[in-house]
Amino acid sequence: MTIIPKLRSLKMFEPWTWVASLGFFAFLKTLIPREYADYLLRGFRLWLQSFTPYIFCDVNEFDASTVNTLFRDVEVYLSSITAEAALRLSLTKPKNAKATTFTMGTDQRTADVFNNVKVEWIYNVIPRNRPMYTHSYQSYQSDERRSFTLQIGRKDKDRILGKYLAHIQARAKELKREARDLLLYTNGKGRDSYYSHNRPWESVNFVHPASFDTLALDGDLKQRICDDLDRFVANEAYYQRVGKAWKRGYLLYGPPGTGKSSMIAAIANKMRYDVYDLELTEVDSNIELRKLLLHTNNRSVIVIEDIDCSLDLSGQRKRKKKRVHPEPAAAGVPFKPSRDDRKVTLSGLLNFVDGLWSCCGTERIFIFTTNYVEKLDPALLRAGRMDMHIHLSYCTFSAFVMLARNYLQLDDHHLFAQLRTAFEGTFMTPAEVGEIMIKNLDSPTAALEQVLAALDEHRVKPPPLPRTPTTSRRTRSPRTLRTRASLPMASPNLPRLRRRTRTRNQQQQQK
Ligand SMILES: Nc1ncnc2c1ncn2[C@@H]1O[C@H](COP(=O)(O)OP(=O)(O)OP(=O)(O)O)[C@@H](O)[C@H]1O
Ligand SMILES: [Mg+2]
Repeated sequence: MTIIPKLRSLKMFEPWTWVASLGFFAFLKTLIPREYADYLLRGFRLWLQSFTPYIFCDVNEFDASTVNTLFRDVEVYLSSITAEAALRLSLTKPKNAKATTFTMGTDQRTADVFNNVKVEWIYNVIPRNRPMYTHSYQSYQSDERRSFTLQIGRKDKDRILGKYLAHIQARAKELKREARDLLLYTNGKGRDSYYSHNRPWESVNFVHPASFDTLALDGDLKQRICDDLDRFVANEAYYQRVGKAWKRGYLLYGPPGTGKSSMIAAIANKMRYDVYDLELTEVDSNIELRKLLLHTNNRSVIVIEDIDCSLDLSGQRKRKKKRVHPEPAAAGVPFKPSRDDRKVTLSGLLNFVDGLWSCCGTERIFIFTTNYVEKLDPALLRAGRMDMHIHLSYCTFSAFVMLARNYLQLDDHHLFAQLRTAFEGTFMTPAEVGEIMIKNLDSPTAALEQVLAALDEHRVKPPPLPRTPTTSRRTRSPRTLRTRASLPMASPNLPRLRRRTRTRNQQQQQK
């Protein structure tokens, strides 16, 4: 950013002053050589500047050939305030964006007030003689030079300029976060497709209605999680100071249908983070796992659902088998790892979560879910590995009240007193309660009566589900974050590729 006092500030002078001075210098140029006239003009301008009560700060779009991030921040910030202030606006609606964006029209001015100080912004567009290319962004710069000019009082500059710019950057960050469309990424066999071009993740737009308002949780759990997330996002400097990577880990555990996937969606929606839904059974090795991690963006939630089913966690780290490598020369064939050697191990997963490579991005949340926390390896549960262990359990009366408010718009009902006692010692999940309510949307009383009847049948704890280690959760759990229908079309070559892979695997097994 450059601070250049401008002649434009001379509006305190009357127009005749301008006419007279321009006329005078035009006349001067006819009398004396041009270089001397320019020199005099520059001196005159400097002299005039000492009278201006303002200074002007230019924020150019490009600094040499790199993009000036402050320009983008100012642009975003001003779009939130210019709607009322400016006389002429450019309106844009980027593809898939939720709202229209306002930008100032060329040479428009808009005022802003910060700490009771009034400042003005001017948007300048100057045609460029020839187009140019940037090096860093490898993008084409437009053939016009765009900049914002901040007009601020001389006396206010030292007092507020720094704080004002920090305020703009913080607000722009917030606005950008709110305006972003979220993406849901998935790894999977789709990566074999020739469409993927070495991109390990495929993405679709993530539109999930779950939020912390709609989640029915017991006691102050909701508040504790929200506070934890707010603390996490606000404390980048703290993480830096204590030498910790800026990431957070949550382990969500509890029976099926208690809201684990819904909570992941609520977290992503609250934080405006993309979701990486990692299907561990589709990852062939620790190295591939690391590559997947390297291809994730900052500000994202990295999820491994049903971790107990995705990986045999019964101490693989301890039972490291001694591998016998055949002598390449003696065998005459290059060494090929066996299927077992290629699988992801617990230690690979632990490195993924908090090893050196996990720090290759910032502002990330790792979430693991499981129905069987007791079956997880202690290494995964040790203090500091996952920052919060969140138990989502069967529906209680207080969670039921939230569900009744959400699903039936009921704040109170004469059956509530009976339901309060009926919920004690029962094992009904929020999903089951919600299901009954959806079926009886038009008749809240019928819904509550059916919940009462169902509670009687749920006095005995349901037997645990049969556990199938290293089975894909897609085959096990019908409720996953991902909707298969929403995935992009697979490559037409996919069935052929799958057949080829299957045959190769069978051949290896026979060997
Ligand atoms: N605590 C809750 N608050 C509000 N709705 C809930 C809650 N728990 C479950 N539901 C509802 O039940 C359905 C299933 O929930 P969800 O998929 O989040 O459960 P889950 O714990 O992930 O189950 P699974 O272990 O089988 O994956 C969702 O549609 C959600 O609307
Ligand atoms: Mg789930």
